[in-house]
Amino acid sequence: MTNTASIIGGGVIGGGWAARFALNGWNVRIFDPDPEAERKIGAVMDNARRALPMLVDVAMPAEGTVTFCETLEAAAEGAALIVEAVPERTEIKHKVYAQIEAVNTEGIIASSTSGIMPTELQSQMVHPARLIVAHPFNPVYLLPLVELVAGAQTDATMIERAKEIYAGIGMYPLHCRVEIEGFLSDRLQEALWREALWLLHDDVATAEEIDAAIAYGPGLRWAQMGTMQTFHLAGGEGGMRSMLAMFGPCLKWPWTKLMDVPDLTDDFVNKVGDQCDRQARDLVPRDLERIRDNNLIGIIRSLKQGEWGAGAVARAHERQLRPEPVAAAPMITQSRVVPVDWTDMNGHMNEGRYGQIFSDAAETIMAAVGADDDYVASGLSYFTVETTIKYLKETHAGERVQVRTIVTEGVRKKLRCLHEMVRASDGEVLATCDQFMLHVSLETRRTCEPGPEVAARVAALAAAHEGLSQ
Ligand SMILES: NC(=O)C1=CN([C@@H]2O[C@H](COP(=O)(O)OP(=O)(O)OC[C@H]3O[C@@H](n4cnc5c(N)ncnc54)[C@H](O)[C@@H]3O)[C@@H](O)[C@H]2O)C=CC1
Ligand SMILES: C[N+](C)(C)CC(=O)CC(=O)[O-]
Repeated sequence: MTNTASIIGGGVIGGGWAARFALNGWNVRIFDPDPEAERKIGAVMDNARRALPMLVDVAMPAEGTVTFCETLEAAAEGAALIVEAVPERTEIKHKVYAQIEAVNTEGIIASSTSGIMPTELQSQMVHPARLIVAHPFNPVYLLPLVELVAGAQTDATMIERAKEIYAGIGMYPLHCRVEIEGFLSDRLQEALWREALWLLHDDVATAEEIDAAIAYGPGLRWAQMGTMQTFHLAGGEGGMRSMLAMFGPCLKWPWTKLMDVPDLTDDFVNKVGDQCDRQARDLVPRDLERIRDNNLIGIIRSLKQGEWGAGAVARAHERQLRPEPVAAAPMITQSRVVPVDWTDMNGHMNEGRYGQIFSDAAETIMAAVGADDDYVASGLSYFTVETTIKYLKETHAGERVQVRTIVTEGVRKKLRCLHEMVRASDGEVLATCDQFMLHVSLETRRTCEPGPEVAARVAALAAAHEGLSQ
């Protein structure tokens, strides 16, 4: 059964939630009184459709429906999850909860608030036990973090249910156990932002220089380890203890002004705004969003290699989405979108990536005949000894492709596959690969006979595919 999420407020964050849920197969009902909301969400959905499928090396589920409702009541009625993403004003949020409660007494109400305490948010509700904070990060469709916070009246089971829901759409639910304004991430981000505003206010540095001071150094580290582990390493072999002994006292030196905030006068707001506009040069926010998304995809995909941080989350999501191989003839051994980091200076999928996708297809065949991760861990595997790839048509980032495979030989040590990569939209053949593999012992690094079960399954697949041609 398809799940339904109701989204109240379709701005930057509501649009991002709509994209994340819909692209993970949920039906979405949105209410936003802004007559421009549908157009704005359409633009976010377009960005997300391009970006999110590039994170995983498998096909995403079929997209859910996105319905724009005339009233809040129509959007909220009957939904198991109601995502609130209205402006950061307590009085607006209270009013919205009252409207939701008039038509829905069961669903989880998940506020996107960046820092208002859930105890405050639920204080006027009739059924406060179901209100939680689920604080996301922009762009919601790409960044996995969602901070979950319970209020004093929240039923503890809501957090457990929410963890399952958000993990199911590829997110990293971080339960903030102690309720505190600004939760964890925004307290950290805003400490830095306050300092940045002071530096700009006092003409110590421009917006561009302040961002360079992060993007070329600490920011790169923070994508994969937070402040604690980063400084643990900065202390050398003595770790964090050495770090605290040497640099701890500096925290009391006049390096920071962290507690007060520059007054947001019109002059100061214009000064910051003008510098940020100049920094963006001729790029408008929608252009910058695409650049940001491409960079995030590249970073998260590289973290996937080592199953680290956000990359481990994307890998876990991929495992949830990976279909069991179906013994069809030919077999669909890959179904995925071409990611941005697979393209080259010619603006199309680089030739090396054809090797990658056919290798991934061969791994699907290996798994289907029982030469899976456990088999490889037992010391037996297949090595490729020869491939012939024909590049027939170009393919580009964002295009959905499939690989269809037939096993053309499966006798004793030999396993030969003919793969054909096609464009999913029209079946056009983009490339073919004739791949010859030999069964090996990972101990001797020499060929050997496969185990009897694998041998039987390879022979059966070859028999089932006999006479087929691509
Ligand atoms: N912008 C950001 O980076 C982040 C924002 N948030 C939180 O998400 C929430 C929404 O923020 P944004 O999306 O940035 O704001 P936004 O201003 O982009 O969107 C708010 C939307 O709510 C709509 N709205 C206003 N009153 C409404 C009502 N009564 N019923 C339904 N819709 C209504 C507005 O028309 C607007 O489209 C806030 O609580 C904010 O703190 C959370 C994470 C990041
Ligand atoms: C600026 N902000 C407080 C709205 C930021 C967030 O809440 C999270 C984010 O995306 O950085």
